[in-house]
Amino acid sequence: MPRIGKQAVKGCLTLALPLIALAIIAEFFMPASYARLTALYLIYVSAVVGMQIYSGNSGIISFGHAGFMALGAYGSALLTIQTSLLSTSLPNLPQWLAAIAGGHSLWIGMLGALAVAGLVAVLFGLPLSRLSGSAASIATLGFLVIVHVTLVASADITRGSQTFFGIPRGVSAFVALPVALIAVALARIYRDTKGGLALRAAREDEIAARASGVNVTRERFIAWVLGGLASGAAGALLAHFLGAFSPKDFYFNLTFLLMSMLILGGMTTVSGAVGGTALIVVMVDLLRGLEGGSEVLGVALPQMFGLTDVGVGIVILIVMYRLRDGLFGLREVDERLFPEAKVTAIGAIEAPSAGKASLEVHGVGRRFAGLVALENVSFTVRPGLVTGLIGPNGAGKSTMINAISGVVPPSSGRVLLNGTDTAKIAPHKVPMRGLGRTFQNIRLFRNLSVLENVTVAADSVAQSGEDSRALAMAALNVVDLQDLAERPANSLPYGAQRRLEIARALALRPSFLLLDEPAAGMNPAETDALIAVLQKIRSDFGIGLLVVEHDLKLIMRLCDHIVVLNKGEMIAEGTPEEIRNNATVIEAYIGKRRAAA
Ligand SMILES: Nc1ncnc2c1ncn2[C@@H]1O[C@H](COP(=O)(O)OP(=O)(O)OP(=O)(O)O)[C@@H](O)[C@H]1O
Repeated sequence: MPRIGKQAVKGCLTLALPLIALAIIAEFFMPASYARLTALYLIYVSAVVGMQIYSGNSGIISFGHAGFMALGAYGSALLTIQTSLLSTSLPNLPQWLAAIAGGHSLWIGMLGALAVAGLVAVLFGLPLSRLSGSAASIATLGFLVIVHVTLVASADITRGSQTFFGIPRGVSAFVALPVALIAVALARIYRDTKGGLALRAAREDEIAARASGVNVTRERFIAWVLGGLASGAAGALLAHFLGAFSPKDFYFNLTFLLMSMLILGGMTTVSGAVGGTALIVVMVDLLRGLEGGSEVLGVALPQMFGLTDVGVGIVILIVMYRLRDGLFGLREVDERLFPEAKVTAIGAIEAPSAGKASLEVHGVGRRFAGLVALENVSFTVRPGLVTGLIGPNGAGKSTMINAISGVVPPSSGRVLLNGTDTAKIAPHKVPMRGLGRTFQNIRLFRNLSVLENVTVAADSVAQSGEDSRALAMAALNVVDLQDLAERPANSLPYGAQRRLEIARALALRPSFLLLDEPAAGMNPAETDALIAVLQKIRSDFGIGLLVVEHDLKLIMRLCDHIVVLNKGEMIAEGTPEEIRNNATVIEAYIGKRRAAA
């Protein structure tokens, strides 16, 4: 059962009420041409919101959602076409399709549209979800082209590039409204669900999201299918709005229009999708009026071919130049107008088995092409103790952290976490087995709030019925960031960002925490605060810490045990006292000649 928070309900109402009011005003109080424009707007809302579900949450620009509209349009058109036209319009329709085609109501047509769009979304979504960034974007463009070419080539079913006609019309604002409301509610609720938040986290930083237990591939797939359904439903409505269409009506022009609507409003929010769509619909209507040549304030304007597309392009350019996140920014309208009360509940962080857990590194080696980054390294990280991992630059410390956390699997040897080889499980499952980590270069979900950053991790481990935000607050309390919970993560000072990364890892209820240079860039006061936090984590929760650090004073103050790497090999291990007096370690750090001097 998805998490439907109060904020999402407020969001649905904030967006739904203006749409309902608009439909009523348009249908009862406006001329027919405005009522028609409103119906078209509501159809586009469903389509753009479908795009927002995928692109807004994943950060992957989609060129493919006009393809879903095409599938929805043809799916519904086949089921609803007048039966008297079926034999003349589609004489070669395959028998199985002829048996079910024609004569059905718009709502049965809608079900057909959802079935076709949903099925294709699932089939294409399986490979697509494994792609990130621009590779995924290009794949969605491929999807659009494939859908278009298939529709043109399937002339027996679609009439090819010729116009498909005979579809019952009758999409008023009141018919388009319920579909738009469902699409908006779906998008707004999805955004705040565990999956929606996880996908937004992956949008900000995919590696950190996986390290927080997010199955990025699965979340992208879900958003792609949900978005495809909403856009498919919009396609069905558009088919019945137009009454006749061909594949080119669902190709690049429509894609450009949908993208303009989403980008102008701001693709990260549903409010942005709904608002941007309104602005573009109005703008297109005005510019189309001028395109054919008209009189404005007594001045006769000539015909201006392409004015609409050029006008929309210029507006997008100006808005993007001034407001990179679109007109509505990064926060939903409801989040600005009716912010949620602060979370006061505090959960419990202790991992049930922290004291009995084990983390063993057995003969780990790692090569990058010809370069040996690690060679036959073995040591144990003990629960309730701090183990330092030190060595000169390039010694292999970060590679070891990555090998332990499953991000870079070892070329040889094994890392056993509670007896399980971490290389044998998917990287996003390692955190759920009790391993949290931070990164050498801070990796936060920069545009999410401090609380959301930590909730992403808490969601991965919270038991059913447990409030993951309370667990996140508990982790923030440990690092003393509870008062900044509502702030965007990127607005925190540097030291606080480092502590936030620790809180996020702590919310995984780990048995072990791997910290890669946690004090890098900190001033002495921040370093002291960090040491106090790490000591607290060790003593209060029995967590085993593995700390990579260049600050040897910090290492000597904090660690119970130290492992020293040099050029990929382990050259010493022991207590801080033993390491301080170890000649091999001194030599590795300051060089043979100076050590002898
Ligand atoms: N992905 C990679 N591809 C190729 N070489 C790599 C990769 N990651 C690390 N290396 C190399 O492996 C060696 C060990 O790097 P690593 O970052 O683990 O060292 P480190 O001890 O963490 O260094 P520093 O203290 O400077 O961060 C270096 O020579 C580095 O250039």
